[in-house]
Amino acid sequence: MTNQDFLATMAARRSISTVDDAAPSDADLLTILRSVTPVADHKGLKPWRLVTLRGDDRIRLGRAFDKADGKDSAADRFNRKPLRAPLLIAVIASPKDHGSVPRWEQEAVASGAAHLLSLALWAAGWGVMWRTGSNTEAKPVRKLHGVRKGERLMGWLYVGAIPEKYRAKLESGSRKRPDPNEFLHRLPE
Ligand SMILES: Cc1cc2nc3c(=O)[nH]c(=O)nc-3n(C[C@H](O)[C@H](O)[C@H](O)COP(=O)(O)O)c2cc1C
Repeated sequence: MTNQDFLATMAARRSISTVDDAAPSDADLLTILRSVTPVADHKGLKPWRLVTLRGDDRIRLGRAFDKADGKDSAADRFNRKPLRAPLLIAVIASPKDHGSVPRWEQEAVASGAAHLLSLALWAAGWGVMWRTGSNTEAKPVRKLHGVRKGERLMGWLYVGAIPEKYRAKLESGSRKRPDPNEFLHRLPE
């Protein structure tokens, strides 16, 4: 792949909200993570970690959402949003106490890792959408993931196969992109 191909892959990235059932295995994820762990990280504190949810783990998450919303989940009635993808990857910012690297910088590293991971999954051919919803701070949701005091659950990457019918749409590349001019500035006078 040339650098131009690489930039084109980045420029074509888009979130895929509806995915099919196949998902990368843990072995696939470990390979993909080689492209993510070099994320810029002040003092190399590694202030992030990931938790994967597959199969019935997603039902446990749906029930945790219900608990957070004060709803009783029945055996067959629970929040089904986590079932929208076969694999959810929870991204957890895990800042360390450090005199010269504030918490916000470490959360920026975690966010950068999540963006790189979503891009790397995209480059590997998977559909991805980062979702937070309204319950990332809720106790039952934090507890389910083992989120510790001082850590922040930054949401989930919903990952699965890109549906065939959607691929054709992607290939047409008709989507309007934000204008780069909106983002590039000089110092104010
Ligand atoms: C931190 C973060 C949280 C997000 N949470 C949600 C969410 O809960 N629900 C949602 O519909 N989109 C959410 N999004 C936006 C989608 O991931 C996606 O970026 C958006 O739909 C635009 O699509 P695009 O990535 O193809 O431009 C979130 C994005 C980020 C970066």
